[in-house]
Amino acid sequence: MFQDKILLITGGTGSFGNAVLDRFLNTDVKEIRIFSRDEKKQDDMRKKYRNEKIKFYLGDVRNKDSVKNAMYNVNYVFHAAALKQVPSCEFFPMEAVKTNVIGTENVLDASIESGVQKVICLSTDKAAYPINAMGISKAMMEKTFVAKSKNINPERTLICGTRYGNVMASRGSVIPLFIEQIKSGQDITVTDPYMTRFLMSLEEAVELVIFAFKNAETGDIMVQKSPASTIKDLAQAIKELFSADNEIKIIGTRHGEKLYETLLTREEHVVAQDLKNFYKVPADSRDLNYDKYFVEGDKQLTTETEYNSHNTFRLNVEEIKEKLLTLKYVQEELKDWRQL
Ligand SMILES: O=c1ccn([C@@H]2O[C@H](COP(=O)(O)OP(=O)(O)O[C@H]3O[C@H](CO)[C@H](O)[C@H](O)[C@H]3O)[C@@H](O)[C@H]2O)c(=O)[nH]1
Repeated sequence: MFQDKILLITGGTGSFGNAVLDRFLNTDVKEIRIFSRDEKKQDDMRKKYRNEKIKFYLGDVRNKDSVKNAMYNVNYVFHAAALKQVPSCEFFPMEAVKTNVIGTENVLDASIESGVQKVICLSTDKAAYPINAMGISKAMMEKTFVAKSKNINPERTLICGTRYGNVMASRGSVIPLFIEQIKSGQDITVTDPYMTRFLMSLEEAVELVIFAFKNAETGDIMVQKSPASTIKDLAQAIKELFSADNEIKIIGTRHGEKLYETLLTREEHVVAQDLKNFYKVPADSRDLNYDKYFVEGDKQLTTETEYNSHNTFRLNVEEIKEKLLTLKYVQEELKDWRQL
């Protein structure tokens, strides 16, 4: 797939960047460029991998020149650079606009100018019916790449995206938090026991990106069908795995948080193609001829439902335990815990 090709990963020092790197490094890829702001993380990665195929580029997606600088001879771009923390984006929404929206436009423009063949932009379920600044900025990112894809020749540069839910055990997320609370003998803080989230491993997120790489047409947003669980069952599963007897304390919903997440809006569900394990949301092909909007309404829209973490396949406690046990992070934490 990547024989003699050059890949660029924006935000390449993050957990997704590392997972993509691990996946592609042992292929016949020619070069993988890691583009990010953080020289310390780049240095750590350089030492960890010690691999000639990896090249590091310092820069910020907010600065188009720095992006352009990394694009020379690149074939494919995986655009993962983003501000993704809900609270920080809530306090500094314009920072989210600068990185997630303007930064994306810079990456796209630099890719188009440099003749990159494919750009895959990574989005999140929080962009569907968004309620917080992070989700709103990611929704605008999606609008930006879909609109841009309509105005360029896909034979030259194909632009598509993926949307996925919470990545299990990612830095600062609830699974490491619950494990930490168990280990330090604290109460397990559950916001709303009946809140649901999609459960997706990092490997599954990489699968989705590869699926998009192979199958997406320009302007498509690809979504992977994923199971979900309630937070109550997630907490219970972690408790059981660690044979813990910590109390569960209900703390209430946090600022900017939804009861459930949406991977496909109702409006997208109507036009989405069902590809077994995935959905493909094609770009709206209408132009600015607004007459069509009023003359030809959409009857199906009144019956279709959205695809969300409340109505997807729901894992029970045993199934969550099984899924948790596939994660390297959980395996290592369990090993440590049993040795104590
Ligand atoms: O102490 C806690 C913390 C979280 N939760 C619940 O656990 C679920 C997952 O929470 P996470 O914090 O792991 O994930 P979020 O859905 O809130 O989103 C997180 O992941 C996003 C990326 O997908 C962004 O990084 C975001 O800032 C970050 O909060 C939510 O239902 C939340 O209410 C608890 O029950 N107790």
